[in-house]
Amino acid sequence: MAASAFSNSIKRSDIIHRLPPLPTIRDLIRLYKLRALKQLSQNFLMDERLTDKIVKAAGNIENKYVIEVGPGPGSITRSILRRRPNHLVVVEKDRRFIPTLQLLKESTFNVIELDIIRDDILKYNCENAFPTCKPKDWLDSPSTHIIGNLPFAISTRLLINWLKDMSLKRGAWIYGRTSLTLTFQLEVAQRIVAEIGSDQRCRLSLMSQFWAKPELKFIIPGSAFVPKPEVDVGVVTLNPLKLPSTDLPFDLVEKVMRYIFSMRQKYVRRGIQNLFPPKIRDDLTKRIFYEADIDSQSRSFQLSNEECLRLAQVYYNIIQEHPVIDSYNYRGPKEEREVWDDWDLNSMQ
Ligand SMILES: C[S@@+](CC[C@H](N)C(=O)[O-])C[C@H]1O[C@@H](n2cnc3c(N)ncnc32)[C@H](O)[C@@H]1O
Repeated sequence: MAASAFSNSIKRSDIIHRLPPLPTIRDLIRLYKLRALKQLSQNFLMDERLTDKIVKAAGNIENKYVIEVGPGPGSITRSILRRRPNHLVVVEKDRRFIPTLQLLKESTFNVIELDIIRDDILKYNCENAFPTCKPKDWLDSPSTHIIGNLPFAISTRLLINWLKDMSLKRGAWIYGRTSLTLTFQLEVAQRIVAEIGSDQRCRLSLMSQFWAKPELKFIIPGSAFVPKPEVDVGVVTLNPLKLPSTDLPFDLVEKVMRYIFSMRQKYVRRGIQNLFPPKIRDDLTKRIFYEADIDSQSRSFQLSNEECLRLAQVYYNIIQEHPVIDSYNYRGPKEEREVWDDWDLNSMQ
């Protein structure tokens, strides 16, 4: 039978039975020199039940649009395809996996659209992924999903980049409230979801929770990966909030959260005061806590999401009045800091 006639006769439901088998661990070691790939954080998940469970955590993806980050030899990719999305885009940096992924693509006979992008996910613009996907209203349930067993080395940076895109409704969020289903080192996963009072509470918890609802769905023991990492892994979903907790600029909020959590064991005042140049430090620190109505002797992990945002709001107001203060960096080079030594609010008049 000619290839096109054959592909015309294939139904989407047949795909489940037509995917080529996953390369074995022995294949991986031989083909990809597994041991040499530490720098790309390649810890492969070869257990189909676990890859199915990750994809299930993303919710219903049938007929939806999915981006998979770092497909590697394609174990999660197979689980995604079995759930019959409308269009799957996989972004893989390591060219050695492309032929295996290409085989997988051929096995779908274009019944499911599968695009293989060889790129660095930190550079790839998700806006280009789905030319035929109609953007949805922000309040509608999403038809776009990002799924990935992420390289640990870039997972936090990637999450912060995506949260910023989410806040600006750009990148993957031009399509609507694209959901994220991602793996992290368990410790990082616990930080993302950490509530007020938790030891794990940090900048990443707040930044994730201002724009999304993060949930730690389940834990995968390190022993399930090849090669085995030294840590267990948490599967986290982040669904963008219909109504984000703030409309303050992302970078400003991130900066204030960084300062709030910069001295975890000390009073929160100690971190916040470094936002301001020496001569006006005391006055503006008093003002920020007074106007935000927060006890400056709290510890950062004792502050609620709302309290942290109130601090960011007052900092924003101060910056609106005196924009130059935003460029002050208490850890900047000595010569730069010296310029600020005698600076006060009158210096600007
Ligand atoms: C932890 S492995 C997961 C592989 C596969 N999804 C699995 O679960 O078995 C991470 C994958 O991401 C790829 N990768 C690493 N850095 C990347 C980047 N910056 N952009 C895209 N892919 C990357 C690696 O080559 C590897 O295939």
